[in-house]
Amino acid sequence: MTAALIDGKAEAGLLLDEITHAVENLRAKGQRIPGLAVILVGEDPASQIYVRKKREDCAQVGFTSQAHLLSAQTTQHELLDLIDRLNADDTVDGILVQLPVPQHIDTETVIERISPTKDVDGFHPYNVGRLSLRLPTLRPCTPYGIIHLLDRAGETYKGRHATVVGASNIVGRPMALELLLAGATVTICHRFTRNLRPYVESADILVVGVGKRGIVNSDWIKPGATVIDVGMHRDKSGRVTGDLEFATARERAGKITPVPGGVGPMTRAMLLQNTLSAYTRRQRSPE
Ligand SMILES: NC(=O)C1=CN([C@@H]2O[C@H](COP(=O)(O)OP(=O)(O)OC[C@H]3O[C@@H](n4cnc5c(N)ncnc54)[C@H](OP(=O)(O)O)[C@@H]3O)[C@@H](O)[C@H]2O)C=CC1
Ligand SMILES: Nc1nc(=O)c2c([nH]1)NC[C@@H]1CN(c3ccc(C(=O)N[C@@H](CCC(=O)O)C(=O)O)cc3)C=[N+]21
Repeated sequence: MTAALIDGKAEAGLLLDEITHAVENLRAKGQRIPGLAVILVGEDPASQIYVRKKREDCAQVGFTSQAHLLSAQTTQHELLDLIDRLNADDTVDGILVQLPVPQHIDTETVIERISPTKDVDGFHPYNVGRLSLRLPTLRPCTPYGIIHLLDRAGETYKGRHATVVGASNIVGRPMALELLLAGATVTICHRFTRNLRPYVESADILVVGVGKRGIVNSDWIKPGATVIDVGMHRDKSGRVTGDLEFATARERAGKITPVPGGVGPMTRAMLLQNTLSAYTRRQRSPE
């Protein structure tokens, strides 16, 4: 069997078109335009590329955007001050601090400083708590995007076994929660899991987000399973690949996301979707 491709780039494009329309409607009605602020601390080249792409996405749909490119020596105090200013800025609906931040800055303190109403990453404890209670909230972009892709691919969850490999705050843990809320029976594998194989073999839906190539052997994939590869690796020539060996995984899976062109573009689209949701909620009930 050769798996059908889940085309994240195309799905993201559709979502961006919808958001563009929504912005055109706001403009026609003379209303304020949604705005995103992105903060990058330090000069990591990969992070610089992402921040640029996020601003290009904003321009494409017609959002306003601001980029705050801070030196690696920025103190935590200075960063928190900037977040306070953006929290109070009525033209800003979403605030994203690109991770990772330098060692001398505490990630959790930074995330908690962002107003939960502007937390378009969905990382604030308030929003994580709301998600776990199944309350409407800003949801972490990568898992939210994956659920969107799965839904669009006709996936069902009830009575199905989903295995998530990786348990980070950004990817694995919220992914497992989303799948649980959707009705799947969920297994989470992580650093201390002794033998991944049986959990992978029994997965109807497999999500791999570890950041290590070859952690999951494609031969373990259940024939016909739906496979989502979140991992991202860039080699010296600039070629981007996932955690899985794509060609062999595709031979066994029923549906599969490619890298590039799978989860990544969808993550960025969900950031815009969250910014629009944050805007809509703030228009209804400004703080
Ligand atoms: N396309 C996209 O939109 C995105 C892609 N990514 C990519 O996804 C990958 C993961 O990112 P992220 O979650 O931020 O990375 P982290 O390093 O934060 O998390 C990796 C997770 O994998 C777990 N892990 C480590 N070793 C093993 C192992 N041997 N077996 C099973 N689990 C293991 C870690 O466990 P522990 O918690 O114990 O350390 C951790 O939970 C990266 O390649 C990243 O580039 C990330 C975000 C978005
Ligand atoms: N606060 C915060 N929020 C994040 O959401 C966040 C973050 N920090 N830090 C880094 C990770 C990583 N991440 C990606 C987003 C898009 C692609 C993406 O668009 N990938 C494309 C392009 C790949 C390429 O660069 O050629 C693809 O897979 O097709 C990848 C990775 C978001 N992250």
